[in-house]
Amino acid sequence: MTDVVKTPAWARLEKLAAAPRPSARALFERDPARAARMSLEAAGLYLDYSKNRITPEIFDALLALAEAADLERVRGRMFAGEKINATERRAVLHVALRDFAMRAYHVDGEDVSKRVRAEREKMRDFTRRVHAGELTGHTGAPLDTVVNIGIGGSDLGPQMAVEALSPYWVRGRRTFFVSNVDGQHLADTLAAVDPARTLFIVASKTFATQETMTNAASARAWFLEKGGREADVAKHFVALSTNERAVRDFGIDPANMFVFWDWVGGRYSLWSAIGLSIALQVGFDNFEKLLKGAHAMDEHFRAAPPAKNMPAILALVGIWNRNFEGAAAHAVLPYDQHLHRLPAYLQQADMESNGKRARADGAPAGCATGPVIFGEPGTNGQHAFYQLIHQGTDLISADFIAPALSHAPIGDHHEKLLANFIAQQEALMIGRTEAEARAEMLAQGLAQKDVDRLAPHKVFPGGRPVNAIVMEKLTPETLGALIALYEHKIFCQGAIWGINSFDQWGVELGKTLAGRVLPELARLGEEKPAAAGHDVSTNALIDRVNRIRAAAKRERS
Ligand SMILES: O=P(O)(O)OC[C@H]1O[C@](O)(CO)[C@@H](O)[C@@H]1O
Repeated sequence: MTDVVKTPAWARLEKLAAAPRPSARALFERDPARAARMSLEAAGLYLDYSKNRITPEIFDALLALAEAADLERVRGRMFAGEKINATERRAVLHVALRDFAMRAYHVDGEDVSKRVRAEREKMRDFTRRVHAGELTGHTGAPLDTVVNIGIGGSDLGPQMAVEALSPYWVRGRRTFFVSNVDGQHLADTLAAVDPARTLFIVASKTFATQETMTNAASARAWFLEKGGREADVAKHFVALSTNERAVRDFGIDPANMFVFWDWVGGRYSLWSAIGLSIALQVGFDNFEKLLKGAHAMDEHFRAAPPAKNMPAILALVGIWNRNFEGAAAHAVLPYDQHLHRLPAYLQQADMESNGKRARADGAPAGCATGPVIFGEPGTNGQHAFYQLIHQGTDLISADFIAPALSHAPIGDHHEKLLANFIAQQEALMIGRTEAEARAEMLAQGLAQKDVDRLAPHKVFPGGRPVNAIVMEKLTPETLGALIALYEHKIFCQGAIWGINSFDQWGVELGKTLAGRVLPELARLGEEKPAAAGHDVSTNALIDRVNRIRAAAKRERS
């Protein structure tokens, strides 16, 4: 496979990065057509990437890089169902879950699209029956509350989408998400729900994840404690998984199971049965609209050449900022309160996909790969960490995301929100020179000595790379398109860096060691011998919590 850092395109980009370059401000002054040239529309989204410090030569070199990495061919391999997740020997076909063009998708010679459609119909029917009151709890009460028990991709996607689509919630329905193995998360949730009206959705691709299995077992025990009988469990517990045997072993009847397949990555799974909590909370039609929005982005991504392809451009611009400008962190800044979980969702989507140091062929990655993703909704982030983005010593790139219309048009809130959305990007790009800072302070009537004192603090370097993503309104369709945009951006970056974006070996070691530590931890009141099998810091930590836990019981008794 191509080692991208050894290609002439990479060398050219390094040269362009080292050469003197106009400031972002100057790029705009010299080229009035810059914004029109460096923006595009697709699937209801508008992307403006002109506020990156990218010249036409750099953009051409980035396109050459995509060509050198054979991006279009790798894209074709994904859509064709080839096993591009080589370490796990799996195809990557989340696009098949939302293909409304009736295409066939083959995995090991089988057209999986029929199974996809059948499972979707099963979800539609289940959602209808719950909403119609045909499926009730064991007392005959409606199942108007959902507790989704899952973690990572079995939690973040559905939770983000349910929150994002709150204007579409079916009246009277509530959905809770329990992910953390911290018992507090489950306890707080159970305190807020009525067992007779609650449907527990146990969402786990593997059905082996410690957190989810622990939470599900405790939820089941709570349900039985609260008056449910064993025979009632079937009415209150459903499973979403690829692992039928484990579902049965757990005690959930496979008839109450919605399946998906190993070619759906956990962090790419909200389009599958994992989206059941979304369908129940917003209605199946809206869930399907979410899928259709993603499909519209897939169609664009599948067909458009890299120079006019929104996910590919976002990826290339990101590679420029990461590899040639040195931005180790990337902020996701949604100016929409409903998207408050988008940064958390993208942390998994991006960092679990592209936080890799070995290439797909096992050779070390010769360049920096996925950046740190973080973010908060605007304008909250402005009053928290924007200081560092504006004036800190590290370069940080950012995506600003906003709908032009609000679902809550109260007074002039949305105009104020949008003013901030636009002005922050402008400020990050143009910055403020010392001469400008001085002139402003003098115009405000400050004494010369104060101007001298404050001038260094009032300088903004500018040239902070930002993208703007604008949609008319946050709807199921535009949300679907937005998520698919990021999924494909992540794919393109992984393909160019030559890494496998679809495995996650980095989560293994901590899990294995936690399995070793667990039996060394004292139950309340239990005396344990001093820990000895680890480094001295780890031994000391085990001993410290063990001492506290042993003493806690003694005090109580
Ligand atoms: O759906 P599962 O199998 O419970 O896995 C949950 C999450 O755990 C991981 O495997 C590791 O964090 C994620 O990739 C996945 O989304």
